[in-house]
Amino acid sequence: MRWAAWRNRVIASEGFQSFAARMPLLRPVARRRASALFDLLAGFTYTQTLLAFVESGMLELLGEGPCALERVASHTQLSPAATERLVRAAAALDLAEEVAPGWWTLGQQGAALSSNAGALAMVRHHALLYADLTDPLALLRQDREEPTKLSEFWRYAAREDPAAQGEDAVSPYSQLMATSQAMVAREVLAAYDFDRHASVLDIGGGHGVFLKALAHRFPRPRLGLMDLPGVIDGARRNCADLADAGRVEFHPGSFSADPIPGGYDCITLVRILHDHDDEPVVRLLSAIRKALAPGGRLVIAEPMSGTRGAEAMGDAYFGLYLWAMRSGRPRTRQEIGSLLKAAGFPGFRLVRTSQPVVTSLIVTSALHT
Ligand SMILES: C[S@@+](CC[C@H](N)C(=O)[O-])C[C@H]1O[C@@H](n2cnc3c(N)ncnc32)[C@H](O)[C@@H]1O
Repeated sequence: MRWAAWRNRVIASEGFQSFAARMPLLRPVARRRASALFDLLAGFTYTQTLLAFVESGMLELLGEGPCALERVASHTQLSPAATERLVRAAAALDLAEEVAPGWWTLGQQGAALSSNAGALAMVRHHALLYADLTDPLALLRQDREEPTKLSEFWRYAAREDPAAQGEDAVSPYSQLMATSQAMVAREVLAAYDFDRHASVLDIGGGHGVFLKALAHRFPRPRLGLMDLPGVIDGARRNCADLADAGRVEFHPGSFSADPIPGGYDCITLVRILHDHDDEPVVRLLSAIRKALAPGGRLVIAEPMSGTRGAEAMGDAYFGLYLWAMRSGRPRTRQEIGSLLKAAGFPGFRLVRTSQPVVTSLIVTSALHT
């Protein structure tokens, strides 16, 4: 503690800052730190540049190939001056690139984004989070008591009976989840072999995008999907091929009020736990432990707090996002482990994924991991 206080006093002193800027050995570190601090204070303009780049149609147009500024302006319906301001801002963020004077195409980040439907859907969806965060301190002072744009969007976080929500109410979030599921499924299915199981139940499985990807990669297990009744209607349509092949069973219901279907030797929770507070999570995990076939496995996939290299994504992004949503919190793997223990699971192991910023993976068993 004393070391941190001393270090911070030194870093904050003007004398040390100008000394570090002049010293050849310290100069690169000083520059990196100054630039990181500037990124921190300017970050919201980067996010808004990204939103305008996507919403104006600039990303789509430049994805077709190099384009003269006048054509970009007529496509985006912005004045030439506004177009140039936006495309230059986008270029500074590697979203766009000037390939010849007055000719623009996508930058490397822009190219990566253009093929990522999930990330694009999240960019648009973030307008709700941005509105909730207009006055962040006011949002924190509300202690999650007042409705927010995000709690209205995630109907099960709106503190009404989640099972009473019709398809219209749950469809916007179910579609967002379906669009952003591909990158999560890729990580989970590459990290864990589901063919070792005879049956897999995906709880809170949305429209079944994860289960469809699982079925495609692993031919063995019989599948089940539990979600709220309004969501299951969409899942039935999306998974009609699996249902026709007799490979999936649907279980409409609320995991907080209805029994967890039995007879499965693997249960998955993909992007579920972080949406809920500790008490309901322990209740859900206890019910899962009882419903699992003896020796069955529970696989938990979600981004976790304290993940090296993805610290800001965990506690800054998900921390504030879930606060604005009025339910849940990001957890470290140890915190999830404690909740598993409270629910009667003996231990857990972490399974490596190649992109922990997208998801980490925890596997546990009612008997042994
Ligand atoms: C964040 S989404 C994740 C969906 C999916 N697993 C994915 O990763 O794409 C959370 C899901 O949990 C479902 N859910 C929330 N509360 C529920 C409850 N009480 N019973 C059953 N499902 C619930 C929602 O309807 C939604 O489909």
